[in-house]
Amino acid sequence: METLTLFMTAAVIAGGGIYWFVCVLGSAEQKGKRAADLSGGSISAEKVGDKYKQYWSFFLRPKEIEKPSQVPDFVDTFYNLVTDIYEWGWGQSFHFSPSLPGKSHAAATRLHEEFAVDLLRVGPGNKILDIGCGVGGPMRAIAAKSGSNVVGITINEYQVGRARIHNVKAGLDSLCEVVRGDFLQMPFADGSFDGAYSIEATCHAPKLEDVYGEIYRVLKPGAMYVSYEWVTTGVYRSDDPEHVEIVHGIERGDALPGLRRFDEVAETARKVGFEVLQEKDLARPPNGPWWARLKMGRIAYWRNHVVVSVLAKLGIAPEGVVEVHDMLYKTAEHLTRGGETGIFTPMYMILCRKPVN
Ligand SMILES: C=C(CC[C@@H](C)[C@H]1CC[C@H]2C3=CC[C@H]4[C@H](C)[C@@H](O)CC[C@]4(C)[C@H]3CC[C@]12C)C(C)C
Ligand SMILES: C[S@@+](CC[C@H](N)C(=O)[O-])C[C@H]1O[C@@H](n2cnc3c(N)ncnc32)[C@H](O)[C@@H]1O
Repeated sequence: METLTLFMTAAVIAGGGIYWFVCVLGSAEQKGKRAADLSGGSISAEKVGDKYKQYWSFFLRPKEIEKPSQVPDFVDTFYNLVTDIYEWGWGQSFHFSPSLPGKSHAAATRLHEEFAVDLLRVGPGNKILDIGCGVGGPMRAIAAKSGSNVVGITINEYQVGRARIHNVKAGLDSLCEVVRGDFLQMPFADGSFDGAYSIEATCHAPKLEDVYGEIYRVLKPGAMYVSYEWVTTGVYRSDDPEHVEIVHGIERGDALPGLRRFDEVAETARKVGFEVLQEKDLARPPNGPWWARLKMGRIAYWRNHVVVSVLAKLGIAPEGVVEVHDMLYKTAEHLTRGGETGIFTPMYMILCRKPVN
């Protein structure tokens, strides 16, 4: 009897421990995506490993990509592979923000998003465009803050579904709409938006000019556009092997066809016809380091690696998810080094206006 009681107690404790590790701890951000629900987005479970291999061979040497026209398809594959892990381990906003003393990550993220919409000077009744909207974290914050109608576009069908679910849950589906499409050829009429923003998304375009040209086309004259761009800073040296290694690491782990220099951003905006009102690296002091959150997550990453490996072994998560998770772990290292060396910023802000005439 005593042995049975001991056995039962041990079983309950072990079961509770596993539940806590996977479902409570495993859901790092408590945002509705549990470790046990990790998937390969729109890719069927048995194809996740192969798709990851294809992705990896395509972006291994991004500067040498021969067919820029294939980039959106591979970016789509990338987001099938990473969207659930991002939501599980980061939250619904797929971007960085400066750390702010005394503020949580969630509060700092929200302020970074609201800062963007404040610059657009829009309000209720206006229609604004979110270029590369992810699962809509920024869209919901921006709709709630400004009262504007927000239309988001993403290349990834799986994200469209996730964003719509979150919009309904947040009670914001009357203000927020999501469409699947390519931001290089948007399914919107000329002059149809009162404002536009992109948060850490246009870095996926092989040529910035192509996406900025499209944004210019769909804006009304006088409308504003704000973007947070991933770029190398003036500190980056292409003849420094360490700098080059960091940048390659960022490009491969984040589906980038080639990072641009900070000074190309305003130049390109002007080239397509915008007036440039402001440009600023929001990563610079007094703003706190955006990479602090990545560094603080190291223990959580190890725990996540264990959770993902166990779930894959049990056949609950697709096999390839372990490789995808490892890739993200490596890119987190490269991003952190990019921040610490000062050669890279994910928040080079540009504010533009489409001239009235
Ligand atoms: C703008 C882009 C994405 C930016 C960030 C949202 C993501 C960049 C790197 C991602 C992550 C790295 C490590 C992962 C960790 C190993 C895992 O356990 C939990 C999720 C991570 C923290 C993940 C979360 C999202 C990022 C920070 C790009 C693609 C243009
Ligand atoms: C890093 S996520 C940022 C998402 C969102 N802005 C946020 O901050 O949460 C980049 C987004 O750009 C989208 N994207 C990349 N290339 C695209 C393309 N060619 N057309 C449309 N969306 C694209 C991805 O699908 C993804 O939603």
